[in-house]
Amino acid sequence: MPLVAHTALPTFRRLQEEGEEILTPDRAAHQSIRELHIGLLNIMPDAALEATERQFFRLVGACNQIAQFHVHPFTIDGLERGPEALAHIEKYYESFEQIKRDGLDALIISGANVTHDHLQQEGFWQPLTEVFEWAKENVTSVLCSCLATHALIQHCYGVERTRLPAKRWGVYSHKVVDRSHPLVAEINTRFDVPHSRFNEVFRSDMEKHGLKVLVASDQAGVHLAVSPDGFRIVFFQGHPEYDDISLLKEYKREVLRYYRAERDDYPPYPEHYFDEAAQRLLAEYASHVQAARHGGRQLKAMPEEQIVERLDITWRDSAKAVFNNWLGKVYQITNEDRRLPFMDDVDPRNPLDL
Ligand SMILES: CC(C)(COP(=O)(O)OP(=O)(O)OC[C@H]1O[C@@H](n2cnc3c(N)ncnc32)[C@H](O)[C@@H]1OP(=O)(O)O)[C@@H](O)C(=O)NCCC(=O)NCCSC(=O)CCC(=O)O
Ligand SMILES: N[C@@H](CCO)C(=O)O
Repeated sequence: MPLVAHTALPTFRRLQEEGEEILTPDRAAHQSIRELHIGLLNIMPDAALEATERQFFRLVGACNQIAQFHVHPFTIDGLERGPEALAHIEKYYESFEQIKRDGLDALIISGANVTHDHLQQEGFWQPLTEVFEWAKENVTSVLCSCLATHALIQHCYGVERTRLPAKRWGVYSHKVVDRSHPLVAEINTRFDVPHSRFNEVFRSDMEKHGLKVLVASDQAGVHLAVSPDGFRIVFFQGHPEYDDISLLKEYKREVLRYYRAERDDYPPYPEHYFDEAAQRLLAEYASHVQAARHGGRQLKAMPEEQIVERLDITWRDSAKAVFNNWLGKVYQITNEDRRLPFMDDVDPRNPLDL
């Protein structure tokens, strides 16, 4: 929550010049204090559906302990779902119709599993663009994760993602590119973010279309960029919401696919993720898996618990800091009526007055 400049102390002006949000006493007195409503469009596959809920709910909840947040999960058609996930959605999720009726201040769109060469061939493409077209007019800011980022960059700017020669998979060091932007103001200038994707939209393509790149990695590419207006669409290519175990779960899935001969090569480790001791345990396990596959023998379980003990989470604090900046800015400019995106004096073409 922002500071109020309740005296003439020069420090207020100095902090403001450095990017800190400072309210004048008059602005503070007239601010309409209310809860924020954030939609979570969850399009992750069944096995990760509830983990994804927990991850984004946690980031929203943990980023700011003072404001109150209502998170509204919903989903769209065109995704393959089993009976359990369908029952969960039926029981706990809101419909898009309901979301549209009540309005949102902010919207998060999760990543998803890729199954086709081109995103417009995915069953969820049309429903996803419908949600986006509504959000563009009615929601203060939309934050997209990974595949949602690729889909909306294609939809809005006509740039197709590029298939990478090898999956970008691991935990990578990133640097803040534009320290003055309010989304990354006052946070660490170098921090980790996990990535897990077969595709990429490159920095040059983003910049060609006026997107502003805010956080990037030499090894992993762009993590964070915003739409040309500076705020209305926030693009994540990485997964700062991931738990410590998420990449391990994906690695285990790939090892099991190898054992079942669904892939020919033994999966590589996600980069910069397992320490030496974990790698020793996993190398031993790999010998067992290879022998079991070729000898037609039963597979022993991966020593997951021993590995989990050795995993560090080196990205969560920065993830919370970015979310806190994002939701703080949404709060400052969103209308008191949650169905309207902006207060009357906010310019939708430059909502942060940058
Ligand atoms: C890898 C799996 C299949 C693992 O799920 P499983 O059910 O097999 O796991 P399990 O070992 O049986 O363990 C089940 C327990 O782990 C939890 N669990 C499962 N997946 C988790 C995850 N990713 N992070 C944290 N916890 C997780 C479950 O909630 C459950 O917890 P409890 O027992 O406590 O309930 C799943 O996580 C998954 O589908 N992940 C991939 C998601 C994905 O497709 N991401 C792509 C986004 S990236 C993107 O957008 C792609 C774009 C591109 O490629 O270009
Ligand atoms: N943007 C509003 C808060 C949400 O009602 C204000 O600053 O008054």
